[in-house]
Amino acid sequence: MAKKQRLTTSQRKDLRKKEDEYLENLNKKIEEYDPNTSKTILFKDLPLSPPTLKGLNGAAFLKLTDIQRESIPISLKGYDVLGSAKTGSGKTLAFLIPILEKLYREKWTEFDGLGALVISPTRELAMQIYEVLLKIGTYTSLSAGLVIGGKDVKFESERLSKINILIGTPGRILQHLDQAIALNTSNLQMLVLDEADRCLDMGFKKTLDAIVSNLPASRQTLLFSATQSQSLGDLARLSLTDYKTVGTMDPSKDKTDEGAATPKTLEQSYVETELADKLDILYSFIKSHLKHKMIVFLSSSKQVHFVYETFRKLQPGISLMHLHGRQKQKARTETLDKFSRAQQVCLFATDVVARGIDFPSVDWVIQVDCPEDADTYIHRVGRAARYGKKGKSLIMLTPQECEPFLKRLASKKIKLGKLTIKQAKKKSIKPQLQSLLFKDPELKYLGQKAFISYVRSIYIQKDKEVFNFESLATEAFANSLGLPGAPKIKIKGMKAIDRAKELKNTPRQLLALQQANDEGEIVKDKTKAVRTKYDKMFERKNQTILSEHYLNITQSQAAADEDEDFMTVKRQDHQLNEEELPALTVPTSNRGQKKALSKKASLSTKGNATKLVFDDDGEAHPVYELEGEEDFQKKGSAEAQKKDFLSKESDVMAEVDTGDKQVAKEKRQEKKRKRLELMRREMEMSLEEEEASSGEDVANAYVGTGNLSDDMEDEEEGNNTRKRARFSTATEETTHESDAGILELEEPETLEDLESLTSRLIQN
Ligand SMILES: Nc1ncnc2c1ncn2[C@@H]1O[C@H](COP(=O)(O)OP(=O)(O)OP(=O)(O)O)[C@@H](O)[C@H]1O
Repeated sequence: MAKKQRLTTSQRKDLRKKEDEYLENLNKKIEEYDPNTSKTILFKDLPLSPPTLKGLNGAAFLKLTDIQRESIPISLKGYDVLGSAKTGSGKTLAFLIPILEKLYREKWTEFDGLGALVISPTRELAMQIYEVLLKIGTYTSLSAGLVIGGKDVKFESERLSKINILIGTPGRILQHLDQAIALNTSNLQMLVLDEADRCLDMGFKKTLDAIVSNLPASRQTLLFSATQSQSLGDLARLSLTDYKTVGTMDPSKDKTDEGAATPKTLEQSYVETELADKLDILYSFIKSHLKHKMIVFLSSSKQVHFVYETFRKLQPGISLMHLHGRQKQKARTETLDKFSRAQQVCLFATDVVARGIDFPSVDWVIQVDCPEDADTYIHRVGRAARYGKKGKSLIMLTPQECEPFLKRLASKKIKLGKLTIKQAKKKSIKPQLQSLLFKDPELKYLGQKAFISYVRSIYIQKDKEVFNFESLATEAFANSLGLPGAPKIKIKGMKAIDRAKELKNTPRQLLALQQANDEGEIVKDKTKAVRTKYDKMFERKNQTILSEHYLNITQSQAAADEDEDFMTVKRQDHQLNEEELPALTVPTSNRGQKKALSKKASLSTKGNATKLVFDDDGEAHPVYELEGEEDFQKKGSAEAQKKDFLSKESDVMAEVDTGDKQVAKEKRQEKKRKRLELMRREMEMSLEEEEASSGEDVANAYVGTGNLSDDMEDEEEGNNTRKRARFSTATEETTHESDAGILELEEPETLEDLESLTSRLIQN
């Protein structure tokens, strides 16, 4: 690396003067620039700094798009901007270029801290903006950072102090603002909200308010989106006091087709179909478009998961991918990357990629589930036909959704062609799905989840004219997913209302009894009890999935219940005398209820219990019952009876004693036998060890004829010989010493043999 030449003071002064003059000149050009009269087509004709121009050139961005031509000069002049333009029209550069220019003109260095903040509603979009910034900002001396959920906050915050341009999702940015002292926003020059309407949507509003309250009021703010669904009042909250509107803000005011929020190069169509036929159509569509790149939108992660997993098993003949918000960030990023590079591929996705994501060359956007509104439709279809390229889209609408949703689109100047499906080409995959789900409980579980999430999504939709919960053909829909029937679902809101009603109408006493456990104790808060995976599984109702075991249990339980019924001797008199019953007063205090319902407490009020025994006829008697006087006298005098009783009892006792003695003797013998057995085994082991160490075994085992079978026989024979040598026949002497001094033993047959053997061994 060449050494930097040190400048003299006068040289430095000259340089600074030249820079100031250049900046003054640039500012003057910007002031004089009139976007209305200027016909600038190329970036190089705009009053931009050399590093930015070099960066744009390097990334092959030469010509301006419409939104860039309209908005960049205004932003350069320092106005707040409210910009809207069709999807894929180049809004990202429309806000990134002004950021670089603003910081350049402010002579921003890394020591000046955070100069610009870009907020994006999704991680994927934030990453994409960051990548574009890295491309065009290569020649600037500024630093950029990305903060999105799913990454380590500590890791991110350590790097924040040196960041000049920060891009992130609302939640994560706020988290850093709250936690990191390093993130100093007091100097912030620019705030950008990409997909501004989404950022202002419910859910993000509060976070955004909190972020904005941390920023200096003197900043410049740019808001961009392809759609503008929020009122200007919302935007004014973000201090767009002196702002300019650029782009196609209100398509309804535009009398030409140009005002439509979707690109001209996009060919849009719809198909009217029953909900239950959607997957069949989708499958047939994929099968007939194997050479295309397509995105299929579904309304929830669970549906995406289910369709991806089942279609993968059906193998339509094209590479399948899936992307949704419940996946780990790493998987999401990898899929994004792979899909961007692939040519022929089908991606099942949720709206997590509906906005802003710039996938190259998407041929088709298929919407299986109707989007929540026209704006979401616009963003979804905007993944195709980007930057002047051609693309196609197809939306499946149920007869219920069709008319009202097409009306919503028409109000945004979006017209769709109607497609009809040739019945001959339509292939039903229901039988395959049913068989897949039948064989694989995991898939069935996913199917149930998908079903539930779809039905819930319809229930919570705001636009009730489009989404009619009551008219849903749930049974047919469940069958279309391969499920044997529609799982019953709990709608949270509904349940809460029902519960409230129930609580209002149920007497407190009854509620207390309902809550009492077997011990009569009232369980205060059942929801706080720790529930295991299995508890949850067993609680799952109407779902035979993964619960075969559960069914077995419940069925056998039912059978057991029946058995019990069969075995129980039923009461004969079911008529209870009213007076027999205790007065039923239910205490109103918690303590009182608990006490009253406690078995222990109720027992304590009833005095001592009497123990009864039952005779052969089933009659109950006290344990000790006195005999009648007359019967007693009949059996002789008291003294004689006593003698007789004692002699009988002593006979019985003697008999029992003999038996006990016999048992004790057997136990002792058994113990002794075990002890001797143990000693015998130990002895054998020590002999084996001795033999092994003397090498005799080795010699026996490995002397062979060279013939394998012979050798084997010999070895077997040898082993037998060894065995025999050690345990010779019972007629021989029990033990004798061999010539080699090895103690040879005879296998003992009786306990006595063993005892004598052991004693001799010990002596030896
Ligand atoms: N001036 C340009 N010259 C060449 N290509 C451009 C230019 N501006 C943008 N593009 C390309 O056009 C595509 C769409 O740009 P961009 O993602 O910024 O669109 P967008 O308006 O933000 O879309 P969306 O509304 O979907 O977010 C990108 O691939 C981008 O590289």
